[in-house]
Amino acid sequence: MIKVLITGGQGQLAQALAHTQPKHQYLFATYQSKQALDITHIQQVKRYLQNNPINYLINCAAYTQVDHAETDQKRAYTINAIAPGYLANLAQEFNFTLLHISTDYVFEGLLAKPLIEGMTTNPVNYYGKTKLAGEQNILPYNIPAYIIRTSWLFDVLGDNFLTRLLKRSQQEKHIGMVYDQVSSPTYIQDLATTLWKIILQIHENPSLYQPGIYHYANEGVTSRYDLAWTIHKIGNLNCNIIPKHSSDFPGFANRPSYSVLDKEKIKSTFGLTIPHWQESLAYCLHNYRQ
Ligand SMILES: NC(=O)C1=CN([C@@H]2O[C@H](COP(=O)(O)OP(=O)(O)OC[C@H]3O[C@@H](n4cnc5c(N)ncnc54)[C@H](OP(=O)(O)O)[C@@H]3O)[C@@H](O)[C@H]2O)C=CC1
Ligand SMILES: Cc1cn([C@H]2C[C@H](O)[C@@H](COP(=O)(O)OP(=O)(O)O[C@H]3O[C@@H](C)C(=O)[C@@H](O)[C@H]3O)O2)c(=O)[nH]c1=O
Repeated sequence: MIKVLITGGQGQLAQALAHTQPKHQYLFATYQSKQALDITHIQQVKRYLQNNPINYLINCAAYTQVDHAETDQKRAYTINAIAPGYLANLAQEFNFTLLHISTDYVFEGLLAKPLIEGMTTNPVNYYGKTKLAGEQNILPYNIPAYIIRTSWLFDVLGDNFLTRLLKRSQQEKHIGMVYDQVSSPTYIQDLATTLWKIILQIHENPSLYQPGIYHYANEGVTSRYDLAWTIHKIGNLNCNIIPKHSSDFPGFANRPSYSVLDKEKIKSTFGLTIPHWQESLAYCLHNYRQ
C-alpha cells in the first residue's frame, strides 16, 4: 500500500491531485485542509503522523498571495519558510518521502535564458524570499525530498490568472496586461498528473532517482500579455487586452521579468513528455465550456 498525505487540501493544486489521482487499489491518498491540519503546528502534524503513517507527503500548503505577502510578512514566512522545515524534520523522524512545491519567483529573472535548477537564486519579492527559504530549510535534512519548482499555474477552477481574467472579461471592456513578464504557464492538471507519475516511479524503483530540486512547467514561453491575448482568442472573450509595462502597476510587488524554467532534468529523469501550454490551455477551456 502507498499512503500519501496531501497538505493544503483545499488549494488548487491539491484539488487537481484529487481529480487526477490514479485509480490503483494500492494507492491511498488523504487530503487535509488547513483547518484539519495546520503545517505551521509541528506538534499537530506529528500527532497526525503518529496515528496515520504515510510513505509520501505532497506539500501543497502555502501562502500564495504575492502582493499581500509584502505586508503580511510574518504569516507568509511562517507558512512558506518555517513549516517546510518542520515537514522535513518529520520526514526524517517518520521515514517518508517529501514532495514540496516551489516557484519560479525564487529567481531574479534578469537573464533571458531558461533557468537551470542549480542557477543562482535572488528573489525580487517577499513571497519569492519565503519560498526560497522554504527550500533551504528542507535541503539540509538527509531525507528523500523532491522540490518541484513550477510557474504561473492556471486552471478553470480556483484563483489564478485564467479564472481572474475570465471573471474580469465579463465586467471590463479594456484589460491591461504586462508584456515585460515572461515565463511558462502551467496547467495545474498537467502538474498534478506528473506528481503522481513521479511518486509511482520513485515507489517502484527508489534507487533510480536522486532527490533534490526539479523544474516543471508546460512547454513554451509567453508574456502575461500574450497569455491573456491567447485566452481572449480561444475563449472568445468580450474585452480588449491592452499591452502594458509592469511600471504601469506601481502598487504591485516586483515580479521577475524572465522566469522560464529549464525542464530538461525532470524530463530526462522521469521520462516525461510535457504538453505545450497552448495545447493544455485549449484543452482546459474546451472542457470548461462543455
Ligand atoms: N499559484 C501559482 O501560480 C503557483 C503556485 N506555486 C506553488 O504551488 C503550490 C500550490 O499552489 P496553489 O495550489 O496555487 O495554492 P493555493 O493558494 O490554491 O492553495 C494553498 C492552500 O494552502 C492552504 N494553507 C495556507 N496555510 C496553511 C497552513 N498553515 N497549513 C495548511 N494549509 C495551509 C491554503 O488555505 P487558505 O486559502 O485557507 O489559506 C490553501 O488552501 C504552492 O506551494 C505555491 O507556492 C508555484 C508556482 C506558481
Ligand atoms: C491586476 C493586473 C495586474 N497586472 C500585472 C501586475 C503584476 O506585475 C502581475 C501579477 O499577476 P498575477 O497577480 O496574476 O500573478 P502572480 O500572483 O504574481 O502569479 C504568481 O503566483 C505565484 C503564487 C507564483 O508562484 C508564480 O509562479 C506566479 O504564478 O500582473 C496586469 O498586467 N494587469 C492587471 O490587470
